[in-house]
Order: sequence, then C-alpha cells, then structure tokens
Amino acid sequence: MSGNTATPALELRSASKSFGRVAALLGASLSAHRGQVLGIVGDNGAGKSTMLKILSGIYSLDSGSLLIDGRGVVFNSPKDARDAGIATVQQDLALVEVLDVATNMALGSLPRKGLFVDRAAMNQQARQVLDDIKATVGSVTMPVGLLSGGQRQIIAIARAVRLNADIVLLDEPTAALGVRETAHVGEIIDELKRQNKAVVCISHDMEFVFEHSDVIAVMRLGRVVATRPASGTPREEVIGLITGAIAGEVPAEIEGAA
Ligand SMILES: Nc1ncnc2c1ncn2[C@@H]1O[C@H](COP(=O)(O)OP(=O)(O)OP(=O)(O)O)[C@@H](O)[C@H]1O
Repeated sequence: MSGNTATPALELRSASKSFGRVAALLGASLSAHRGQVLGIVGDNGAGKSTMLKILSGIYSLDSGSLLIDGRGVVFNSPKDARDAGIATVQQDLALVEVLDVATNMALGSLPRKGLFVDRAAMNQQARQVLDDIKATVGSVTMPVGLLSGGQRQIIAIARAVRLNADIVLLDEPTAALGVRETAHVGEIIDELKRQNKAVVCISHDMEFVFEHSDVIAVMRLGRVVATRPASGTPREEVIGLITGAIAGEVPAEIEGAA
C-alpha cells in the first residue's frame, strides 16, 4: 500500500460548486492515492455525485483546485479528464443494450480493417481487457441487454479502464446487485488496486465500503468532514459522521453555518 506521504494521484482542494441557489459542494477536499481504494460515503444530497462529476470533467469548479500527481489541472470536458488518465463509471453505465459486449467496450475507437469494423480484433481486445481485470463474463458477442446488472457493471468498468487509466472513479457500482455480483465487482476493485490504480468509489453499501476501501471519506452538506482508515474504524463512527452525530474535522464556524 502506498503511504499517504506520497503525492496523491488525484487531489481536490476546497472545491465549491453551486447550481443556482443550491450549494452542492462547499469547500470539499479529497486525496486519492495509487494502490488504494478511497470509499466515499454520505447521506443523500451530501454532494458525492457532484464531486465525482467534477473529477470526471462533467462539471467545472466554481472555486477550488484539482491536481493530478501534484500538478494543477483544469477540465473543460470529460475528454480532458480521460486524457489525464481518469476513467469514470457513472451510475447509469451508459451502455448500449442492443449492441454486444465487445462493441460496447470498443465504442469510440472501433478497430477497423479497411472500411469495415475488424470484428475478430474487437472481440479479442474485449476478451483481453476483461481478462486483465480478472472479470468472468461469458461471451463478448452477447448483447448487453441480455446481461445481468452485475455483468453490465463489470463491462462498464472494463470499458472505462481499457485505455490504461491510472485513476478509476465509480459511482455506486453495487447499486441493485445481488450478493454474488457485488462480490465479483469487489474482486475487480481489489484487482484494480493491485494494478496500482487509484480507485475512488462512492457507495451507500457500508459493508462493501469497509471490505474494499483503504480509506473512507465522509461527506456531509457539501464537504468532506472526515477521512478514516477503513481498518480499525468502528462502523458506528462512520455512521455518526454521516448523520452529523459526530462532528468530524470541519471547523466549528463552518459547521455552524451549514
Ligand atoms: N444538476 C443539478 N442541478 C441542481 N441541483 C443539483 C444538481 N446536481 C445536484 N444538485 C443538488 O446538489 C446537492 C448535492 O447533490 P449530489 O447529487 O451531489 O449528492 P449525493 O451525495 O450524490 O446524493 P445521492 O446519494 O442522493 O446521489 C443536492 O441538494 C442536489 O439536489
């Protein structure tokens, strides 16, 4: 495990973002390190998805800064974030149901042979990417619409990381999955960590967060109010930080103003 003294792969400093009069983020700060999984928890409306969308270039910051490997960056589009090595799997997955697994994974960069899509190369690439993250998905020629929720999540993760991203952002990767599928997604997250990626994972599933994160960041009212090591931190403490029963590290004057 890389120590927290190393320069973070991804860092957000004092990020604020409002939508009209609604302040979704109010000075949120966060660091994600290579070879670690950072779990992000918080109640509905705490600002988790907004933060992820800032990190993935969908929203721009009103104020604050974003650093990759210690260098300041500005994302004006999701492409900017992808070019900086950030792979994002949004909650809706954005897969095309009528297309097969291999095509979904290659969308945007279909391998070609002359005028035509090189089907054999595409299938082989998809299989390779799935093998690389140790995913067990039966056939790459199966339409995505016929796959289970867990398999779709895995395809979406594989597609996101296929371009060798160093940083992987996941929004609720186990929402609505059964026990076995949740476990498989967890294995893939563990594998991404073994491959020294920085993984940031939003989840409401406390058991999953504790099992697969190294560090847990708790968001409340648009801020990261605490970060705790997953190992050795009581679950009740994290729940207290989520609800506000435990104050966290937010300065008193800010907490009082919220
Ligand atoms: N596009 C938007 N327009 C207006 N308000 C928004 C928008 N996106 C988020 N918000 C508001 O910002 C606040 C934070 O929302 P956000 O979705 O980031 O929270 P969250 O922690 O991800 O919640 P959930 O767990 O319910 O997804 C909420 O009050 C939400 O209503």
